[in-house]
Amino acid sequence: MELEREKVALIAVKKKGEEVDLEELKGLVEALGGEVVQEVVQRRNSFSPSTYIGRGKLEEIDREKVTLIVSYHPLSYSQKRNIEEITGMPVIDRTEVILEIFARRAKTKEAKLQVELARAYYKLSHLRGKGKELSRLGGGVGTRGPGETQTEVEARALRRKIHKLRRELDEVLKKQGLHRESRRRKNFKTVAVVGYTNVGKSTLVRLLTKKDVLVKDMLFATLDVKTGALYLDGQKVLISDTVGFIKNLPHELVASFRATLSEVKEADLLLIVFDVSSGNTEEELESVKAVLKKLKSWEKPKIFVGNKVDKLFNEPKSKEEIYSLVAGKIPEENPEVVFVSAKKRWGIEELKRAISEKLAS
Ligand SMILES: Nc1nc2c(ncn2[C@@H]2O[C@H](COP(=O)(O)OP(=O)(O)OP(=O)(O)O)[C@@H](O)[C@H]2O)c(=O)[nH]1
Ligand SMILES: [Mg+2]
Repeated sequence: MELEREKVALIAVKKKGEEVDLEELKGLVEALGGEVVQEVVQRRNSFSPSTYIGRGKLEEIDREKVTLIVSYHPLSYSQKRNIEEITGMPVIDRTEVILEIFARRAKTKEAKLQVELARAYYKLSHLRGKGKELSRLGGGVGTRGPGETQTEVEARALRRKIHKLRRELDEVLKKQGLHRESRRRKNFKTVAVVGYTNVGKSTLVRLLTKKDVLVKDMLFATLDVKTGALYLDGQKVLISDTVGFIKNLPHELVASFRATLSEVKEADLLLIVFDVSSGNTEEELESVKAVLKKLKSWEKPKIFVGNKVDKLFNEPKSKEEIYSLVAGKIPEENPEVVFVSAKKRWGIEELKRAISEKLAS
């Protein structure tokens, strides 16, 4: 899927009491080189089963300018087909955008397999929708739809592919599992660095461990878990960099990255990094909490790390001064917070001290 030079219209349904974060979706589209030229949001109680947003709203899409439609929520096979029919334009959903970003970023064997697996899951779920629709067209109960056999064949091929990918992935992961196992036997404490995408997790890991991890100003620069060593009072501690989280991470991705994220599940301590200069701190931390809950890891010992302090202040400030800016945005009662600038190396000694104390307790 090429998004370069595409002029994109974002479409979204805003249900009562639900948030729609078009800024994030815009960032995702731009990460693939697309340009957002129109946003069409409709308030409704529910999605239209046939066209997601109402037909009238679809007519508002500027046919002169727009070349591709991207929807905020996942679309079914028939919603997609209907939207394309009405607008005469191709449509993809947010999940496909994210899968594409992951596909482009994947460099290692492990990451590639995980992305391929996620894509296969996605295709399979859409094929089911297609099969249902075609068999409905086929008419009466018990008769075979005209397209059913065709989609059945495709589905079988996909299931075989999924099976094969899983086996390959297992092989790759088994090797890493052995590493993890030997680490545990050596009794090293492990710390996982987690957080929203692009908050500076890798920068921090690089600073703490001197390990050469990729740092880049883009969404999902990191797709693989990388682990480095940090020495605290002569004790070796292992620190893992992880893939960034976003809101409603597609379940296909969560499923296929589960093994990668097992590093998080097995950690003794979590560093939850957030960007103090983001206007969206509260929401971003809520998304991180949601993913951690899915991984059953929210209850772990954790330290919140407010990074990029240098973007707000020209010099290091006291904790109290910075804290007032983020107070109430952290989704926990009495959070332990350390403020740092990974770029300017502010607060790093304090962070090390906090890690050391937390691991000891
Ligand atoms: N101003 C400033 N920029 C920072 C700081 N820490 C990281 N950055 C920048 O933020 C961008 C993202 O940094 P990364 O370390 O790649 O972020 P990440 O959380 O690992 O991102 P993903 O792996 O993509 O989820 C890079 O351009 C960094 O140089 C900081 O303390 N201050
Ligand atoms: Mg990273």
